[in-house]
Amino acid sequence: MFELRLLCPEERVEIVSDALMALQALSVSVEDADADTAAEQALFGEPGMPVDREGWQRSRVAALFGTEDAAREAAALLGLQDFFAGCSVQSVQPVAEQDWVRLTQSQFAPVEITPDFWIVPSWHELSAQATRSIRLDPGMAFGTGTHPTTRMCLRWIAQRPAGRLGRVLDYGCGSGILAIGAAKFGALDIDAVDIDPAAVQATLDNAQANGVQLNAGLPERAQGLYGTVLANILATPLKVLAPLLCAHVAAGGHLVLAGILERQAEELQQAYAPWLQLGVADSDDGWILMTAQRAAA
Ligand SMILES: C[S@@+](CC[C@H](N)C(=O)[O-])C[C@H]1O[C@@H](n2cnc3c(N)ncnc32)[C@H](O)[C@@H]1O
Repeated sequence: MFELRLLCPEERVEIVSDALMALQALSVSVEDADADTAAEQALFGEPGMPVDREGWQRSRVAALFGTEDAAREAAALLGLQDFFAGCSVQSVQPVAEQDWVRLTQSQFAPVEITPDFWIVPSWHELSAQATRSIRLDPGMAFGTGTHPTTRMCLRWIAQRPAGRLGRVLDYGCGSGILAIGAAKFGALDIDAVDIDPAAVQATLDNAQANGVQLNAGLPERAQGLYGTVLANILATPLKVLAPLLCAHVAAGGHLVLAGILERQAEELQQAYAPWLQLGVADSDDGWILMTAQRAAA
């Protein structure tokens, strides 16, 4: 492939980009030509408010073409247009071929949870030491095992005495990784819920790929009492959800919360104090795992 590089003033970027697409460019990208120089002018806008300027004062516009002839022809045709005034052609350069699939896959390596429990993308072989594993590829929903909050929840699951998870609720299941992890450690009755329908679908697909049985649905699917309630969300929604999550914890059951920063431990403790006494059970890279056990009946 060949890249045609142009320099355009702010008011020409849109029309030149449209023209490049009409000239069969495979893609067009726009960058600030003054980025990281003294001439750089940042664009700011409050969320929800219109920005005062739509583009940079000078933009570098790069268009990909399948052949060098196509790139040079596009440059020549653009040069004849009135709207190209103030723009200039900088170069036509070959672009090194990349195996994009391989490049993307190389960024996702197997993740060790414990020495014998691993999260392994489908394009990797299982190592001999992985006596338990979850097969999971990156997708639309959060939860590939690379984030410390997910890893701490999985580590907690892996360290429970065999057969002690009981009925499991994964609240905010994302990819379903925690629910699948619970199934791999012997849980037989699992509900995984999320407000995002794409996460519910990802959980069902990932459960099937891992050969485990679970129920997945929107939050109202969570019903009754559970021996283990897992919720890896974030501190603010966890505080709002405190009465709801605590109401699902059976006598003798465990509540396991993640998505909490070290400095947020006390506010979480206070939010849950009317129902359960939370303590810090693990920490990883500034994040903490907080757990509580309801007294046995
Ligand atoms: C950080 S991800 C955790 C995913 C997975 N459980 C893990 O541990 O990797 C949080 C998930 O919670 C979901 N979520 C956020 N707020 C929620 C709420 N109020 N009720 C249910 N799910 C919620 C999000 O859609 C997201 O999929």
